[in-house]
Parts: sequence; structure tokens; C-alpha cells
Amino acid sequence: MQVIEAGLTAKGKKFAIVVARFNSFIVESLLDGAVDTLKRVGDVADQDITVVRIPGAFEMPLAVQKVAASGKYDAIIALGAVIRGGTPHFEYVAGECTKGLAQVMMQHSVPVAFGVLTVDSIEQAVERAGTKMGNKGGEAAMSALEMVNVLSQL
Ligand SMILES: Nc1c(NC[C@H](O)[C@H](O)[C@H](O)CO)[nH]c(=O)[nH]c1=O
Ligand SMILES: CC(=O)[C@@H](O)COP(=O)(O)O
Repeated sequence: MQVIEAGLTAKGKKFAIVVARFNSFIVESLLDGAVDTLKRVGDVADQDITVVRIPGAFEMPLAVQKVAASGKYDAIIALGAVIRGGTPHFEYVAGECTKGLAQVMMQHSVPVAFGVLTVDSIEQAVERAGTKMGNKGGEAAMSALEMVNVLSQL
């Protein structure tokens, strides 16, 4: 049996973090978690991290597609927070964001870590942005680190 398993250090690899400004009080905590994980777990240097700010989750697929097409990055981390309101708006924004990001990942063969919260309430968002349910930005960064390493072995 051959098992391909990857480590998490990614010194010298380049990461782009695409950050939605909508619900920024939540998303900035996701960004803090992602940067902290890349540096502390991945040993990624500050100059190898590029942060791209965009309006909201709906714009995420296009921005991530441009970043992927540049060929400059080993992985991309998408960070945002879609919080359910009183209309069907949530379904459209969250659905298009999720679908679009998956398409970009397959089209460009570059890992896109999904750090976009899709939650029913602000309370659920706070819980996932560095409080009792952890920090989903940090978790997305962990997956980007692992994917960069695993892809290099395949
Ligand atoms: N409601 C949320 C949005 N809405 C904004 C859209 O993403 C988009 O920027 C706007 O419709 C203009 O095209 N964005 C989020 O990231 N989170 C939300 O909860
Ligand atoms: C993405 C959303 O669901 C939200 O921000 C929009 O709120 P609403 O459905 O009340 O217009």
C-alpha cells in the first residue's frame, strides 16, 4: 500500500487571500486566523502572502479566477461571511459564491480553500470567527497548506 500524505510547511510557496469586505467585522477575524496559520504552521513569509480585498461574496469567484489565472500563487484562500437575512438573497449569494469557487479550482487546477461562512445568524458567524467554534479562516489556511503539499506529490 502506498499512502500519499502531506505535511503543512510551505516555506517559499505563495498564497493569495481574497477577502470580502461585506460583514467585515467577522471577515477581518477570519483574515487574522488565516494569516496567523500560514505563518505559524506553514512557516510562510509575510512577503509571500498577498491580500486582495473585494466587495462581497458574490464577487468572489471572478476575483479568485483572476488571481488563479495570474499563475503567481500556489494556493488561494477565499474569506467571506454570508449571513442569512429575511429574503432569499442569502441562497443566491452563497450559492453562486460556492459554485463559482469550485469551478475556478477545477478550471485552473489550483487549490482554493473555502473560508466563506454561510450562516443563519450573526451569532453563528461570531462563533466561527475565532470564538467557540474555532476560526474558519485558520482552518481554510490549514487546508491550503495541506493541498499545496499534497499536490506537489501527485
Ligand atoms: N448579503 C451579503 C453580501 N451581499 C453583497 C454581494 O456579495 C455583492 O457584493 C453585492 O450584491 C454587489 O454585487 N455579500 C456578502 O459577502 N455577505 C452577505 O451576507
Ligand atoms: C445575504 C443575505 O441574506 C443578507 O445580507 C440579505 O438580507 P435580506 O435577505 O434581509 O435582504
